[in-house]
Amino acid sequence: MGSIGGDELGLDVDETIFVAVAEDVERSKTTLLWAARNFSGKKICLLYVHRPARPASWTHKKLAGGTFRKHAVKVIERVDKQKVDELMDSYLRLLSKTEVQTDKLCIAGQNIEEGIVDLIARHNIKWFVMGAASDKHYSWRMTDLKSKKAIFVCKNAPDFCHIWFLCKGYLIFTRTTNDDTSNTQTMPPLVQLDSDTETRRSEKLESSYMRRRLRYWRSLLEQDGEKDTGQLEREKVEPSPTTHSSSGSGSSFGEPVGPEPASPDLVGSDTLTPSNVQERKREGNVAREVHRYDKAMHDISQSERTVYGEARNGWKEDDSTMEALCKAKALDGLCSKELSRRKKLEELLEKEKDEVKTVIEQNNGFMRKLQIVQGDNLRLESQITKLQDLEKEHGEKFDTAMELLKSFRQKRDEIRIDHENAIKEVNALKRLIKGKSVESSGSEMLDYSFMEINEATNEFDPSWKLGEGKYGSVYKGNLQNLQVAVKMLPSYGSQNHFEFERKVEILSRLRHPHLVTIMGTCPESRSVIYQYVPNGSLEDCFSSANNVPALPWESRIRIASEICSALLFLHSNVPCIIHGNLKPSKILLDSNLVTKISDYGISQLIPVNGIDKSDPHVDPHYFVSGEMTLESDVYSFGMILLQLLTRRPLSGVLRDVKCAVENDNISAVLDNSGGDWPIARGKKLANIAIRCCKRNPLNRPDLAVVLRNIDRMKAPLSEQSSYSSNQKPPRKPPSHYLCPIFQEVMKDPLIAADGFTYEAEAIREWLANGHDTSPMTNLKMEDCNLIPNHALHLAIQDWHNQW
Ligand SMILES: Nc1ncnc2c1ncn2[C@@H]1O[C@H](COP(=O)(O)OP(=O)(O)OP(=O)(O)O)[C@@H](O)[C@H]1O
Repeated sequence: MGSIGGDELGLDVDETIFVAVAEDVERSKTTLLWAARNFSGKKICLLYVHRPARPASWTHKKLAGGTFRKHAVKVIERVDKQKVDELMDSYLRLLSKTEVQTDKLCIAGQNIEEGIVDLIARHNIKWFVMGAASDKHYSWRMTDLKSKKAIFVCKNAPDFCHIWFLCKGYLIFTRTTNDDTSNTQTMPPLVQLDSDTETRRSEKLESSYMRRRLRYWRSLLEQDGEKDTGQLEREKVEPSPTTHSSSGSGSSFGEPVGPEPASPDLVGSDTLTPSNVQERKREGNVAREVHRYDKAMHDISQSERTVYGEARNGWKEDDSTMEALCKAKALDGLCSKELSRRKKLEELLEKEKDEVKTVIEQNNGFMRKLQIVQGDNLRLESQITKLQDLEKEHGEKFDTAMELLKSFRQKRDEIRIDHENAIKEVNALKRLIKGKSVESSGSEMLDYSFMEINEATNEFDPSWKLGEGKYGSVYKGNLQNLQVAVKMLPSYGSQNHFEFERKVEILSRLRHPHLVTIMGTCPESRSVIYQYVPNGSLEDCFSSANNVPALPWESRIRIASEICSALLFLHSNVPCIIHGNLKPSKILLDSNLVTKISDYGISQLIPVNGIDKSDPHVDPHYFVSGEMTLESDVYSFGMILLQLLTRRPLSGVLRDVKCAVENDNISAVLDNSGGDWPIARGKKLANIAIRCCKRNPLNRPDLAVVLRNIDRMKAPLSEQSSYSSNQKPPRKPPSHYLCPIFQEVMKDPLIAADGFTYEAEAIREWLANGHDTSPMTNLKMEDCNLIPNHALHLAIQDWHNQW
């Protein structure tokens, strides 16, 4: 182990505090600064054992000797020394900030702790400071040495050396010497209170509680201190002026305190005189007292350490207690929170339970209801099955009934035909027996049941309704494949079924080409069954309803003639029949625009009352006399003529036409939509209308004359102009007077099943030849029945008579 530097220094080991420093400045910095702070007035000598570098190559045989090795060793030593110097400079720079005197003692050696012990022994080092452990091991509870080097030094250093072991700048352990009692005078003072330690501990004791505990322990210490001090004061003599008692009293726990080293040997070596002897004795006493004082202080410090250790344990326990208390408090809080939460949860649970209970009860209720419903359902299902069986049964019965009904209907139709044929035969026989003059007295009109009418009108389907007048509704119907119009008359009046049927039967005998044929009746429902006329009424033509095109003036004259002829026919009947309600809605038009007057003789079927006074077609004289007369029909006919001429609203039309005739300006009132009216014919027809509408019924013309005049107007214009006024134009019969087969005026007109009227001989021959189709339409006829057309027959006779 060789010296690097400082070994040869003439150090005063009593005045020097040796501080062991490591290779790493940072590691020993705190220890060094602690020494500089605490040993003011002393020299600080750095003690450094350097482990020199020893390259492995040195052991190589080739390099084991020779100049190279020597040279290399030198270089390494130089580098090492340089390093050591730099290191020492770093430490000295640290100390340069303090005012302590510094020195350094460096040796080289492979084992640091042995080097330290060697140095202590070699130089008789008395005051030595070194690290107890590296800083990272420090804790405030630390009391033991951790570093192997420190432990080694503590064990092996010579006894005369007083050693302070530090960690992170805090004194951890002090190794006193056996001679400390004798060395007391030379022990270096710790001039500075270890305020860092105090601060550090204070920081640790953050809580006020801990501070209180600290004060408590301090007071204990102070009491002990006072006690000791008291003892000391009793024992000690005057303290040395060099003694740093303040330092001692202010030292930190366990810090060794002592007076300024003042070895008697170092005081001086004057000659021994009695006074000197006294002086020496006194000084010796003082020194002993001082030493005792130091010892006492040391004991105190040891006691303090022990107490502090105990206090620390106490604090630890207190800490634990506090911690436990805090934990208990926290747990208490948690517990109460938990309890309240639990209470709330229990309340919620109770609520939930109640709700669940309610739901269960509801559920049970529903289940009970469900069971009832299921029971009902089963019952209903069985009932449904029964009903379905019944329905099936009834359906079968219904089908059977329908079959029966069908067969009954067929039978009924057959019987009806048989009945009709029988009547015809009876009539024929009667005619044979009583001669030609005998008219058929038996009714050929058919009676229908309500069921048949109901069936025919599709149960009085509203869409089949043709119209509704003041004497009831009219429905379109289908009876035995014939289109019919069923007029439902009101049931009021005194007529019984028989009376009603008889009157209808009388009316049904009236057969005229311009009268709607009555085909039958249903006394049960008080309805009259008419032949269906498909082309609307004259009213529709005047109002342009149903898109009916305007009638040409020729058709209007023809229609006037046909109305007149039908009226004449009704009036000529025995007993005469008054229409009593003649107006354009009663003038129906068939597919050839041939006139068919409906509703004739209705007043005989139901009591006619409440005739509308505002109706301009009604004879004003009726409102005077209260009686419908033949002239009343003439008046109504006159009003229809005025409408045919002018197609104007009836109010004021009579006055306008009169005016036009008087002013010889008939064209002003003629309806142009009918084409170019021949003025003469227009004027003539206007005169006839004016005459028909005379207020006095007696001044109204005879219909036969009127008919003749109108018929004359029917001839084509060319024909009429070629005849002189006294010459009669050739007799041209109306087209419907001609038999469609023979094309001659009919003598015995018969209505066939196709609805057309034929000469009896022509149609019988047609049928006799095996035809079952219509000569006009070529469609199959329902039957071969032929009904006399009396109305037409009479009209033809009338026509013959006129000429
Ligand atoms: N045989 C028929 N064929 C076709 N349509 C008919 C027939 N009879 C009547 N009608 C229609 O039925 C409608 C109603 O006729 P109905 O005679 O009951 O009343 P109206 O003449 O209009 O009025 P009211 O009888 O009150 O004077 C007529 O306007 C006509 O269009």
